[in-house]
Amino acid sequence: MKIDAVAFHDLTRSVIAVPPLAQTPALTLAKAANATLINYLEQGGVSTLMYGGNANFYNLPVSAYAETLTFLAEAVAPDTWIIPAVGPDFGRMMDQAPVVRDLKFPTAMALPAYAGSYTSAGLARSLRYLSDKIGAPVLMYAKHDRCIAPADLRRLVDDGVVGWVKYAVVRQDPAEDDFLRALIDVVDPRRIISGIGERPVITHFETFGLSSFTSGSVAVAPRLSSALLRALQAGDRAAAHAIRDLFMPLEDCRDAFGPARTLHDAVTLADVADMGPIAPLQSNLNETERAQVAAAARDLANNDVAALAA
Ligand SMILES: N[C@@H](CC=O)C(=O)O
Repeated sequence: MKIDAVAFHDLTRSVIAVPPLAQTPALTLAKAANATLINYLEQGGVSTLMYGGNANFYNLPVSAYAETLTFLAEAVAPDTWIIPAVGPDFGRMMDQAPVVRDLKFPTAMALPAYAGSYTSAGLARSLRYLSDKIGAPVLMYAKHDRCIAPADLRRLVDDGVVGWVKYAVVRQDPAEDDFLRALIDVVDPRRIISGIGERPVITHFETFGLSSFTSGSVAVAPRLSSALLRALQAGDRAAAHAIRDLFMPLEDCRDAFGPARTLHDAVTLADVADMGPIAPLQSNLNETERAQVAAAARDLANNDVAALAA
């Protein structure tokens, strides 16, 4: 695992994959299946893995946290970078931070708490504690509109507390986003990661000057998602739109049925690796949902194979 401090080029060298976490029927870590998925991503050109919402870290017992991170750190290639999530609540974050520090992860992402359960000032304070405990700048997850005052974020960045922001506020039209505009007015846009997958990423790059993005569906189609990043970096709009369109049927299913649980089962249904049961409070797809997701996931995986041949 790559452990050196995070630099701007680390964010742009790869799509930031946000994969699911495979579990056994007893809801313990399914090591072989997770290793298979990691290898699939790495072979598809992905060298950054973020274990957070799609891995259902919200519901991972704190007692299983060290074992899970130890396994992940050992399962990846030497130059693969892992961003583990902590939180979402402050108490959980404080219990997890020493594990992140002791295992030498270069940063950690603070999961967003439930909307309305936190304030900008409280969030800022929690990130100061977290950064202090892991001894490095942290990655903030901006999930809710106006979740942080731009002036608070600027202070956190200036003080070396926050290095990066995963921006994931969903908009009807991603080009109409005053909050994102306000954030890039106060911090270098290279610090802000487009954090909602393939759907808004072209707009986030073109309209707001972002230069990195997270993806869940990259776990089904790593070559295509990587090709999308390259097309965006090359300014090849036609290619970027054509590639993004291939992701939309699965992204539509994720929006309809729940992004994390749909991705979890999509990876299984696409025959990438058996993710097994998803831990409560999530639940696996029902039969009707599975039929729709299987078709979308297999099509996307087949298109990924075609991308390899092209
Ligand atoms: N929400 C995005 C990126 C991950 O956080 C996705 O799942 O595609």
